[in-house]
Amino acid sequence: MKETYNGEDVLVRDVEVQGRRVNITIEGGRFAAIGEDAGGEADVVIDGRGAVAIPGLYNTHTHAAMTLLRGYADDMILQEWLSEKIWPLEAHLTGEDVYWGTQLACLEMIRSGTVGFNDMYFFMEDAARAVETMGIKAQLSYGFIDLFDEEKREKEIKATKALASSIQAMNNPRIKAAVGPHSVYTVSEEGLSWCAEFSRQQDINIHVHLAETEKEVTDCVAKTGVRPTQVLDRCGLLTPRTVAAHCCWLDSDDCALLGDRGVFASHNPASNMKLAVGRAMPYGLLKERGAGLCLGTDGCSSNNNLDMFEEMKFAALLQKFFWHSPTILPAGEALQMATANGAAALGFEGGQLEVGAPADLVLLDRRAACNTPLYNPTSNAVYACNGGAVTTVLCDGRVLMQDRVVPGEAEVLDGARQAIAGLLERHRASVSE
Ligand SMILES: CSC[C@H]1O[C@@H](n2cnc3c(O)ncnc32)[C@H](O)[C@@H]1O
Ligand SMILES: [Zn+2]
Repeated sequence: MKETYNGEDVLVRDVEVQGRRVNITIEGGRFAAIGEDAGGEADVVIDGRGAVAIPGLYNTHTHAAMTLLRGYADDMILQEWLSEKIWPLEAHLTGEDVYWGTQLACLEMIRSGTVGFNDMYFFMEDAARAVETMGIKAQLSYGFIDLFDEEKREKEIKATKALASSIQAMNNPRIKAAVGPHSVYTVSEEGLSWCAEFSRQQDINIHVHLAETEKEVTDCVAKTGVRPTQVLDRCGLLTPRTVAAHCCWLDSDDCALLGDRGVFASHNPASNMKLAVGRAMPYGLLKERGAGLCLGTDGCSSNNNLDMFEEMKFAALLQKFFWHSPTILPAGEALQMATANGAAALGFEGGQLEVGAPADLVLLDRRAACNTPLYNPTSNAVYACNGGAVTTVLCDGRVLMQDRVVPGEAEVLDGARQAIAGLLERHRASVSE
């Protein structure tokens, strides 16, 4: 992807922010002024007439390269879906596949207003290359799965260390390494504890799945005598630097523990509904207990897209439906989860339309049907629009999409199509052997 911003100053003229028509100036990748009188000389001028501005969105749980598996296996029970369909195909993935799959994911995210994401997958050095090419921000973790086997654990430790070193060597402020123990049902307590210690040593964040299904909780209690949240806690994995994805089957003690430890709970409503996990994240309790609250799409195999507008709406609707409360998770909170909270969860500064903040900016088509009428722009963004309303996206002041044009899009789509063909061919060959 050809970057269209290389340190230039940007002026977005005549754009609507919360019902006010303003100009926005960007200097050194940060918002310099926002107001009726803002303006002056700029290297890049964007016409904001006919646009509504919101902060850039942050997706706090995904497996980006799973774009290549979109629609490959649907309508199944989680454990069968993973063990019978997803893992056998993933066994044939190559680094090149992950490179193209992650670029495809970034393209889709940019098109729908996401400027940063939290990823857990394999071949993450290749994912990092893809993120750098696309100009978006990401926190990347190698999915650590030791299956309670010491030899496998050593391999996972090596891969986790290698990713941290290679991301450090990239020296790109938009790309961070994290440690990614998959879950309590795929990683031993020795593995979980190693991950916690490595995160402390390296000063990097933690990305883990937690309490996605009832089975995860009952199996864990049967095996260890305690719940998954307690296992993570005794291994040192519950910290203010932790993003715990799903958090559906938490009880009130779990919520208190996540709040006390300052963990961010990433709500993934579309994936949870599609996989019928049977329970919505206890948003109200987590909020009351002071846990961080953010949103994620999960991978494209269980969603099946990366549209954070859909996720905001699903989150608000699922919470209202499941907890029998039309007032829970109002639109403003959904937007906050998808922007400032998401950025904070990943340790990025962005997600706020404020002077001094990194210039993560999304323009929506003000004249689109979903924005007509526009009594309350937040309501329209959360309940009426989806990513299709996004016209222009800036990440740290860099223009990644302007008037719906993402430079290099055709090349990404082509590369992804070729990767999918190769992956299916390798899988077919192995089955017929
Ligand atoms: C080790 S990388 C991540 C690993 O997780 C798998 N995965 C995708 N979606 C889910 C989900 O909802 N729950 C648990 N695991 C999931 C993915 O296919 C990779 O193998
Ligand atoms: Zn996941």
